[in-house]
Amino acid sequence: MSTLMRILQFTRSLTPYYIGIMVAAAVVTAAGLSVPFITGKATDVVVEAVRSIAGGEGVPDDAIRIVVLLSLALLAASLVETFVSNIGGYWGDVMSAKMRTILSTRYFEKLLSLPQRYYDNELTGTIVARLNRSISEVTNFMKSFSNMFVTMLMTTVAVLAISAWHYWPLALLLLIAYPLYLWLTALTSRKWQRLEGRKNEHVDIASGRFSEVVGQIRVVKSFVRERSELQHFEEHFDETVQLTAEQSRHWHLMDGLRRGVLNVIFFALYVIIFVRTVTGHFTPGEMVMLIQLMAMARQPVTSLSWVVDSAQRAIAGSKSYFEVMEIDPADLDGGPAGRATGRRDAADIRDAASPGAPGSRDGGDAPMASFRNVRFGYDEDDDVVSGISFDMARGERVALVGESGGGKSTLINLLLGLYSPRSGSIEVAGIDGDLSALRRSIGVVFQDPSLFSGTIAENIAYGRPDASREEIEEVAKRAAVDIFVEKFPAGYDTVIGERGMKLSGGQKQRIAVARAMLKDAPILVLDEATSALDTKSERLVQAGLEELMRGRTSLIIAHRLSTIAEVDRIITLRDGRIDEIGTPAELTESGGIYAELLALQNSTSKADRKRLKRFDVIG
Ligand SMILES: Nc1ncnc2c1ncn2[C@@H]1O[C@H](COP(=O)(O)OP(=O)(O)OP(=O)(O)O)[C@@H](O)[C@H]1O
Repeated sequence: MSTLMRILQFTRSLTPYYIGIMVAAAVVTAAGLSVPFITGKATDVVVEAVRSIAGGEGVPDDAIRIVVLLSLALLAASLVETFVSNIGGYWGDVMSAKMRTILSTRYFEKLLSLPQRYYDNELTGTIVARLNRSISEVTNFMKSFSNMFVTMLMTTVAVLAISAWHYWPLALLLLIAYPLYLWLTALTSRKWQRLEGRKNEHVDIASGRFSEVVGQIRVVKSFVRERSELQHFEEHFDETVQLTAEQSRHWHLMDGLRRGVLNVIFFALYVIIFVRTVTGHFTPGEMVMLIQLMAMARQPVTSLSWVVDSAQRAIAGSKSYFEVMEIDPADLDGGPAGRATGRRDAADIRDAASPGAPGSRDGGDAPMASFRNVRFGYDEDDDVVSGISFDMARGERVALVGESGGGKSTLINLLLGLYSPRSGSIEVAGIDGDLSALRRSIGVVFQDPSLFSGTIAENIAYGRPDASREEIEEVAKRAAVDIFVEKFPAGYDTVIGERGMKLSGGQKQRIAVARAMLKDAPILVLDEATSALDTKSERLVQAGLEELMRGRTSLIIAHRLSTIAEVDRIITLRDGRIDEIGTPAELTESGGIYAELLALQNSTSKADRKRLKRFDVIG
């Protein structure tokens, strides 16, 4: 029930539509309810006329006029029904579209606000499947509920009142039928929902895999895994068939029972009506009217099971939707703890970043970023990094060096505020708590360029959608994007496919560099690509990165010894802790990890090459 309340609360703004649909349904029901009275009255007039003709008195005076008028009343009732039900249908369609918009945008908004940790444990396809299911089930329910609720209520009240007026035992029998049917329906609900939940889980798993497979189709094909992926997909859907069979068996068994009970009650009702007509208590017209009313009395009962059915689906279908909506980001990630407070926005930092620039407020001596005794792990118990303390001065280039899996990317994730440290703090030029301001002040070039479908220009301007074409082309030149763009007929308006599929690795990386350049953030985070670009392409990417780093505070995960040699300071990591910090010259002499890497680069021994590989470093 609480789910239904939540649905109503969620879609409060649609109340005028619910009311409109209900009013339309009320008019349609009223028109429908007038039909038994009209046909009952017509029956009495016809029976009277037949009697009069049989008695040799001929056709009664106004019998023809009355039956024609009654037929016109029937026509009016059906015209009203036709017209108003179409208006109600129109409102229903608009309501569904609005509901889709509300549910989808609020879900997307919520997802965008959730921390990285949430995405670590979810599959894209699952997220999408959940959204689609919730939308269709909730919309169906709200449509059928607002359409049927008033009809059910009005019909029930009218049928009960009219039958009580004519003969109270009829009303009594109906009063027994309704709650009994409702109770039997409710009995089926719990098991049905449990099975529906399990079916949904299977669909979600299959959908999650589906989108992963489609997104990485090249890998699937090259490992010839099409068959097994298909089989995995099919297995989950086969499970839903089994579960549906069980669910449906249960539902129809109970439905048989419910309807059987209902049939017996209606049998009693018909017997009463017929017997009372032949004994002269009801006129033939009253009998016709009551029989039609009884037929209408079945409607609320069957509608009820339809409403219960769609309510069940809505409850089961939207369960995981509302679970997501109720996630408190702080529960997932402990909130922005570990970030000291301070109020400066990206523009201030940008000013502060360029030494001597107007607006530089704290003398330019304060570090641009500081890690203070930071400890962090992804899982409950294990720490991935601990005791991390270092400062980055303005304009300084710092390289992180460590074994693969040693926590370099983790430190970058922490700097970007994608996760919160377990203890210790990270401060970025005084910003804290305000994650948007923090991220606005950091430009990132990930190892995987992570482009979006759309045009090259749109991708470059991703961080600054208001950038002019001149600005886009200017950074494109600096990042050597222009060289290949000139060869495309559509130039910067070339559409690059999902994640930039239609471009080469080097081209994608250059766009990613241009994108970071245009963002023009004072701090730069760089995960140097290890992918074997051809030398020319690599040189171009490298030149772009050099250009990008100029004048910025940069934290680099370096995979080339040549890059490492050119930074201001190197931080080496060992077992999640800082091993050494120093200039390249200092660390060359210290005998630590960097010195070892330098020694290894010229070695041709297999063991040494292997060791280099563990650091993901190329000479
Ligand atoms: N999202 C995550 N959830 C759980 N564990 C993770 C997650 N990301 C990384 N890890 C784990 O944290 C450890 C450090 O990973 P990290 O990506 O920081 O290493 P790295 O030094 O950047 O490695 P590489 O140079 O290979 O990219 C690894 O053991 C990894 O398995």
